[in-house]
Amino acid sequence: MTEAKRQAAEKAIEYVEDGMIVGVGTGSTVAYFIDALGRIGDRIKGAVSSSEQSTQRLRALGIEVLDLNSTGPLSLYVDGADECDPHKRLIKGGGAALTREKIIAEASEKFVCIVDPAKQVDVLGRFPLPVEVIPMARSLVARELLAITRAQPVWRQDAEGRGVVTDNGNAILDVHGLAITDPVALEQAINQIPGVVSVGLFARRPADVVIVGGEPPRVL
Ligand SMILES: O=C[C@H](O)[C@H](O)[C@H](O)COP(=O)(O)O
Repeated sequence: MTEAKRQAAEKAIEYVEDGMIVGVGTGSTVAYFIDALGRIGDRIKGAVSSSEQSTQRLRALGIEVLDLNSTGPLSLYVDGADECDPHKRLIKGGGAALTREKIIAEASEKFVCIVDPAKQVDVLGRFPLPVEVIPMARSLVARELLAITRAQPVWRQDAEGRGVVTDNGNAILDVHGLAITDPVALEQAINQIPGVVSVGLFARRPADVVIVGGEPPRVL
């Protein structure tokens, strides 16, 4: 799938216009996009980044990383996804960057999502749904998620068995075993739980364009 990720990322460069400030997501697919952006770095004004990981990669290529508070609305956001349904609704947050990703998606006029074919599903939920939570609310939110979804939330751990800490200093719960029939309603319901920072369901604000890697890439 590596080649498909690269193909989707290269195609997304066609959406970048001279003088733009580009919103940049996180993950292995976006890494290819950042590399491609590096080749045209002198044509853009800079980027707004959704994670420390992407910030480092952008800066290493000489791309200025700007604060969203100073840029105003963005014309373009490019990001990957963990799952994508036929309505361009997404599950994101496999890399724990969902909150900043959601902020930038909301601030952007056009959200171009770049995926490999394995990310396409008919019904969202096979990929565990990430929820970023304030640390003290972790158990409370887990109980409420179980009550709402009847599916099991799992506290995300790193390879050493420590709780993953997001760039915002929070924890991640992954909800396993969902088949999400009404993504907008579920996104709203999870957002109502005290202690939830954000949920990795992008249904209220889906992608505008999805590029599926392949030869040639498919633009949906
Ligand atoms: O938190 C991470 C993001 O939502 C990523 O965009 C998502 O996990 C997809 O990542 P990848 O391109 O590595 O599959």
